[in-house]
Amino acid sequence: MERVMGGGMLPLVLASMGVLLLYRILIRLRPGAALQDAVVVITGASSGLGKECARVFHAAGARLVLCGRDAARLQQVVQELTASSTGTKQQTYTPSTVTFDLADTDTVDRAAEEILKCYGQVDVLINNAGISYRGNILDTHLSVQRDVMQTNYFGPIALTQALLPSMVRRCSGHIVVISSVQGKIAIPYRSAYAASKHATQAYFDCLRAEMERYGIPVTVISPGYIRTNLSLNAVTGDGSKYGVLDKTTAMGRDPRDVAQAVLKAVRHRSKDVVLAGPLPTLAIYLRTLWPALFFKLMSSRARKEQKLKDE
Ligand SMILES: NC(=O)C1=CN([C@@H]2O[C@H](COP(=O)(O)OP(=O)(O)OC[C@H]3O[C@@H](n4cnc5c(N)ncnc54)[C@H](OP(=O)(O)O)[C@@H]3O)[C@@H](O)[C@H]2O)C=CC1
Ligand SMILES: CCCCCCCCCCCCCCCC(=O)OCC(=O)COP(=O)(O)O
Repeated sequence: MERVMGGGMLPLVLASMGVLLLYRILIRLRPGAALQDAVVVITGASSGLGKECARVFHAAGARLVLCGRDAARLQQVVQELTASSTGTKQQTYTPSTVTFDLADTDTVDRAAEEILKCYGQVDVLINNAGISYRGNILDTHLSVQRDVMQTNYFGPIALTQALLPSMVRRCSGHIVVISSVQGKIAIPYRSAYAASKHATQAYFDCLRAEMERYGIPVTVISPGYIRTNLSLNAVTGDGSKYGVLDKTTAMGRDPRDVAQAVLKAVRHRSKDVVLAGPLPTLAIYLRTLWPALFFKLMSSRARKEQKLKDE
């Protein structure tokens, strides 16, 4: 056996590894799907990551439908994009806007109709809008748990389900959702947010399997901290605004880089993408491979945070 491994098997194993590596490099280098003229819907396009996604998809020639709750802020984004594309060679389009509140499920069906009317179809839906939360479970009203779930989970799945039939009819389309590292691991004092992102991960994993027969890819993107207003806009246990720009958020990744990674994931029809540094990535593996240690680390994190609050 040793002679076989030494003489025949080793070169075979090395050659297979080489082929695999080459395949992975080629996959990364391939240009991916073109987005020129594609109809791309982005929720939460008025700020942060959504706004940066609007920029990169607009520059790639997509016909955009920008969604948010504030019509004036969406118009501001439209003006910025239109001004940025004057004089460029790429054919670009003035984005359309649709204003609605994801927390109000009843308005989502009407919004989906309005979205479909813009260009008659949707090629890519990017479920990006979301809010975060800071709080201790003991002091958190159940209504806050519900509200975060409504915006981050029920709203996006209602919009997805309202737009899916038109994609299924055409056997064409692409569903993307911006989840979070907290859709894969739960950290203390984020119950509402982490629960909504875990639900998101599960729902869109199910959807991916069910949509494969129609050729509709589903991409779940799980970023680590990004430099946006997410923490400023977060809600607390009594429903009031947190209103603090956390250091972790301020030190987060540039949203322009994250938007480029979203564009790449869409072009390559990636299934599941984690956009985080080595520590959160390690934590995701630890949660599966050594849960006892992960839980110990989270308990210690909870104790430390509580101590800081008590001081
Ligand atoms: N920043 C970070 O560290 C990370 C963020 N993420 C995720 O990225 C996504 C974008 O967040 P980010 O850009 O960071 O934060 P921002 O607070 O800057 O943007 C959130 C966007 O969501 C929209 N939104 C919020 N609530 C609603 C609602 N009820 N109905 C419709 N739109 C709503 C807001 O629009 P408007 O208020 O105009 O309606 C806003 O455009 C979120 O899903 C977030 O969970 C994931 C990992 C890390
Ligand atoms: C044997 C050594 C093991 C080392 C493991 C280290 C474990 C470290 C824990 C790391 C936790 C990372 C949490 C990352 C959270 C995150 O990136 O969230 C992204 C967000 O969605 C941010 O939202 P928020 O509202 O919380 O700012």
